Parts: sequence; structure tokens; C-alpha cells
Amino acid sequence: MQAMRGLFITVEGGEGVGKSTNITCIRDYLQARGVALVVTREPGGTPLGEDIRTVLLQARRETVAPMAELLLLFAARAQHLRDVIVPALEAGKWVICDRFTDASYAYQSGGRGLDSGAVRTLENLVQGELRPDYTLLLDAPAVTGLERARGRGELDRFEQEELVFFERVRNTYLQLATESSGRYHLIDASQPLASVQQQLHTICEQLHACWAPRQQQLR
Ligand SMILES: Nc1ncnc2c1ncn2[C@@H]1O[C@H](COP(=O)(O)OP(=O)(O)OP(=O)(O)O)[C@@H](O)[C@H]1O
Ligand SMILES: Cc1cn([C@H]2C[C@H](O)[C@@H](COP(=O)(O)O)O2)c(=O)[nH]c1=O
Repeated sequence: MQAMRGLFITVEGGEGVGKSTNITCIRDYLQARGVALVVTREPGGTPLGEDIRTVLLQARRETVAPMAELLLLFAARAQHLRDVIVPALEAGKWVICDRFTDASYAYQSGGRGLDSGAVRTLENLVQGELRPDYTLLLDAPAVTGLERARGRGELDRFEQEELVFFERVRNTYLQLATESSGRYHLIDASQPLASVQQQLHTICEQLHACWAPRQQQLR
């Protein structure tokens, strides 16, 4: 990661916490300050990744083996890294990614119960040393996020899980934020949108003040 010149920012959180809504706000804020950036998402971000997303989110009659789910997520991630994330970072752009590997720790390990060692092995294999520089965790009680997500209509395969699944997901995210406190910014997403966006503006302002001058020096 040190050799790359861009900044890799991931946005994480449970269902319906407001990632999509707030990524638009982050994008607008940074673009208005002249930051060249790429906004992308996982699973997805490439044609193959979007196909894998469709398969993963589709409700199905068979249950999906947690390991099959994890491997599909990392297959999409490998393509996404090679075709989108790494080239953008190498070109000096900021990458804002709606979910990344922390989601695999939260959902496949925390939620589904897979050993976190399996996620770590794939993380090392697929990403090498590449890790996000910053992670914005939008945190809200699972029930709040689910109510918001369910207000949007038909539920995908993940959204159909029980509340306890999303409570495990949330607890895993909070644990990751404690373990990696230098990388994580915790945002209280249970607040009204205006307050969430105020918190995000403050963080974006700090990141911009810290990183934009360094990147100009590198050019
Ligand atoms: N702070 C907030 N207060 C109230 N409603 C909000 C807030 N943030 C987002 N919402 C609303 O909640 C719904 C879900 O938001 P959004 O789609 O941005 O969440 P998301 O985290 O991307 O969801 P998912 O991960 O399930 O796709 C939207 O209708 C959005 O307008
Ligand atoms: C990257 C990633 C994603 N997921 C799950 C989490 C969500 O339910 C869906 C993605 O849809 P959203 O619109 O971003 O909410 O995929 C996962 O379980 N593990 C992952 O690594």
C-alpha cells in the first residue's frame, strides 16, 4: 500500500444504516474540493463482481454454505482489486468503497459463524498487503437499520436473516473498530441524516487537510 499514491476509504455498517445515502454526500464533498475519486462497491464494482452480487443477494430455496458465500465474495474482490481499486490507487485517486473485507469478518465470520482465520487467509491471499487506509463505520442498532432497509420493499437473501444475525454483525464491526482504532472512524448513524452528514463532513475535512497536500507533493 505504501507504494500507492491514492487513498483507500471503505464505508461499512449493517443493513440500512445509510451507506449509499452518505457515500453520495462524501463524494460530493470531496469532488467539490477537487479530489479525483472513484466510488465503487462490494460485492460488485466490475461486470463479474456485479454478476456474483446478483447470485449472492438473490433469495434461494437452498441454503448457501457459508464457505461458498465467502469464496464467492473473495472471487468478486479479486476481480475488483485487479480491475478497479489498484489501478485507481496507482493513478493517485481516492477510492471510496461501499463495503470491503471487514464486511466478510462481520457477516461471514460474526454473522454466519465461520472461523475468522478463514477470512484472514483469503484476505492475505487475495489482497497481499493492501488494506484500507480509513474505514468509516456507520453504526446504528440492528433494528433501526433493518426498519430502514425493510421500508425500501422486497428483501434480499441477507436482509431476510433474523435480527440476532444482524446483532452479531454489528458487534463484530464494533469489535473491529476497537481493535483497529487508528483506521476506524465511528459514526452514530442512528441520528437524523443532517447530524450524520455533519459528522461525515468533519471527518472528510480532516482527511482532506491531511492527505491532499501530501498527494500534491507526490505528483
Ligand atoms: N440517518 C438517517 N435517518 C433516517 N433515515 C435514513 C438515515 N440514513 C439513511 N436513511 C434512509 O434509510 C434508508 C436506507 O438507506 P441506504 O440505502 O443509504 O442504506 P444502506 O446502508 O446503503 O443500506 P443497504 O446496506 O441495506 O443497502 C433510505 O431510505 C434512506 O433514506
Ligand atoms: C462485501 C460483503 C457484503 N456482504 C453482504 C452484506 C449485504 O447484505 C450485501 C450487500 O448489499 P448492500 O447493498 O451493500 O447492503 O452483501 C457480505 O455478507 N460480506 C461481504 O464481504
